[in-house]
Amino acid sequence: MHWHKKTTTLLIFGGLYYFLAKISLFFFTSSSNTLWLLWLPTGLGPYLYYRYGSRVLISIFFSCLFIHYETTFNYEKNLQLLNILLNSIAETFLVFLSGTAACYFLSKGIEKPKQLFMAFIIGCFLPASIYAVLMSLGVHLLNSNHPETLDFIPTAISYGLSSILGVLLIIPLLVSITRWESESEGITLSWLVSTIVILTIILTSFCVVNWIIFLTIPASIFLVYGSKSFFSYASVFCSISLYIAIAIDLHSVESLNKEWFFILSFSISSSFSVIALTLQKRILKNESTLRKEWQNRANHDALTGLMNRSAIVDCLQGHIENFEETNIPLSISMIDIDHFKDVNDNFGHAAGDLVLQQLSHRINSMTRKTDVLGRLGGEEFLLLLPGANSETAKRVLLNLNKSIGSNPFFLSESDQYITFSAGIAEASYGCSVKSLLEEADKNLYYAKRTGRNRVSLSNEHQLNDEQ
Ligand SMILES: Nc1nc2c(ncn2[C@@H]2O[C@H](COP(=O)(O)OP(=O)(O)OP(=O)(O)O)[C@@H](O)[C@H]2O)c(=O)[nH]1
Repeated sequence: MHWHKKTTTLLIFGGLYYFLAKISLFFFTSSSNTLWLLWLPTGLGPYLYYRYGSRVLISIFFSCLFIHYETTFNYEKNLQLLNILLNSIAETFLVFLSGTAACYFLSKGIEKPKQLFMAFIIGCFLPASIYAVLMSLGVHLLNSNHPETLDFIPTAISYGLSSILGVLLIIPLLVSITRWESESEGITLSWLVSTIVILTIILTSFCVVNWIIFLTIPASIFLVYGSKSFFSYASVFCSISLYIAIAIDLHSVESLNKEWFFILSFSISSSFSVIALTLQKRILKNESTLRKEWQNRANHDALTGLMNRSAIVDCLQGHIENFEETNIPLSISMIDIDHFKDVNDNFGHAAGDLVLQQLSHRINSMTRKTDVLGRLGGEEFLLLLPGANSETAKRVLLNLNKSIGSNPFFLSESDQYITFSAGIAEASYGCSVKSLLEEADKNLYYAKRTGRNRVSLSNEHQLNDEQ
């Protein structure tokens, strides 16, 4: 059953790819211009790879074999075989490279223009260039006995540009649609402007220089990333209607002349690109906000807003590494509220929470910006004091201890005096997070055992034990 399901999926992917390739080839052969909808399959392939993994490559490779077998039917057998293999490998390779890049960049999120640029170069430009060279080589070999056939360089450029267009248009569009979340925040406002700019580029390209059409892509990226408006919907609607009107007016594919074909094909392309980029941008923005929120929740204690145990321990690891590199002293202090259970028992759990919040606030406000406070759990805190040796750390802790013990905490029923005990440990060469925490804990235990409301250091405690 499982096996059947896999085979069916592979056949569906292969069929879909074959169908789109056939359509684009039909347009391709109807006109001498090589750029018509060739981007449809070159865009769909990487998307399928991104979504369904490497098994898609088999489907694509086999559908390419079929397509190229049909298109090279009249040629000499050896040449035909070489061409089929070259083209199929080129297409499958493009799918693999662009799809892998899509997996990488889309999972990381494309939030900055630099990341977008890297994604374009690695996921689009590079694979498209390799694809273009291999495909044009195939065409060149096939037609080597026919001097009137296409030149190598323009053919390669055409293939390259059409595959860039495919990867740029189809992947973001399909990814955006499949990850669509229903939220009705207004999209970019200057759609009107963007559509006008893009249509102007299209018309200029039609009347003056053909290749200028590709300015539509940077123009849409700039406009979509740089502006916000509600009227976008209206302008997208207008431009799509315009394209449809053009399409309906032109009765059949054969009767289309080259120029109209050109406008139609690229107008559709640029509409797709603008829509896709806008959707993509919106989704990426949401994802980035969510990611930051999750990260914050995972690293912080909800009650005090301090770093939680795992985050402060990670932070300590970083400080130990820094100490080993720079030899700048590092001390830590484990701080534990005295008789905290009594606060809870006498004034309630909510009052206990208030004490925890006020204490963290007070310690933070009395220590340096470079010191880091985290909550290890319960009524236990960890203070990192980079730049302080154990003597300095002791001075800091004694000051804290004095100030906290002599100023009451404001609870709803009455003001209460709270004290804490602390154990200090200083980093030494070769120490670890574990050994440092154990030492601070041992000293804290000693402070508790010897009367609470005090600060303890290793050497003192050894001294006292000896006495
Ligand atoms: N309000 C409140 N209480 C907490 C929280 N986490 C732990 N506690 C309480 O903290 C108390 C800790 O009690 P003990 O471990 O006996 O410590 P202690 O009473 O401070 O005694 P010593 O540390 O020996 O001075 C327990 O009553 C816990 O229920 C919290 O997030 N909020």
